[in-house]
Amino acid sequence: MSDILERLEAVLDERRHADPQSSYVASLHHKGLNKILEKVGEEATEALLAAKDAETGGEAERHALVAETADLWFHSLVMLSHLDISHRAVLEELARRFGMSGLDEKAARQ
Ligand SMILES: N=c1c2ncn([C@@H]3O[C@H](COP(=O)(O)OP(=O)(O)OP(=O)(O)O)[C@@H](O)[C@H]3O)c2ncn1[C@@H]1O[C@H](COP(=O)(O)O)[C@@H](O)[C@H]1O
Repeated sequence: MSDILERLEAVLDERRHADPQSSYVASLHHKGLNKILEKVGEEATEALLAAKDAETGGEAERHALVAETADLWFHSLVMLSHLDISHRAVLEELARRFGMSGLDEKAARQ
């Protein structure tokens, strides 16, 4: 399970030059960055609406939020791939921030 991002990234990179008729990812790359960003925005909105439903809902609503978050992560990975940025850079940034209080980091910026 833990290597799914590595495996998915390899597929996404391979699909950049695939036939848009036979691959959803290839069709996104073919349509260009604006289409990919439109999908990221759409999935972000769907995820936040699902989060509101999950706050008061049951297992079905919680599962729907997991599915919408997966859609958002997936389309974000396509965005990064389109711009030649590996998900590893994001993981490294999170690792760099690990243990650093968000409040301390904000104070250091001011
Ligand atoms: N993880 C995903 C994944 N998650 C979501 N989606 C697709 O994302 C699309 C967007 O969802 P929407 O509900 O917005 O669908 P839609 O209304 O058809 O989209 P639009 O017409 O508005 O663009 C759906 O078609 C989903 O099937 C994904 N498509 C592919 N993957 C992975 O990417 C790999 C490569 O996929 P292909 O490029 O299609 O071979 C797959 O093997 C999977 O591992």
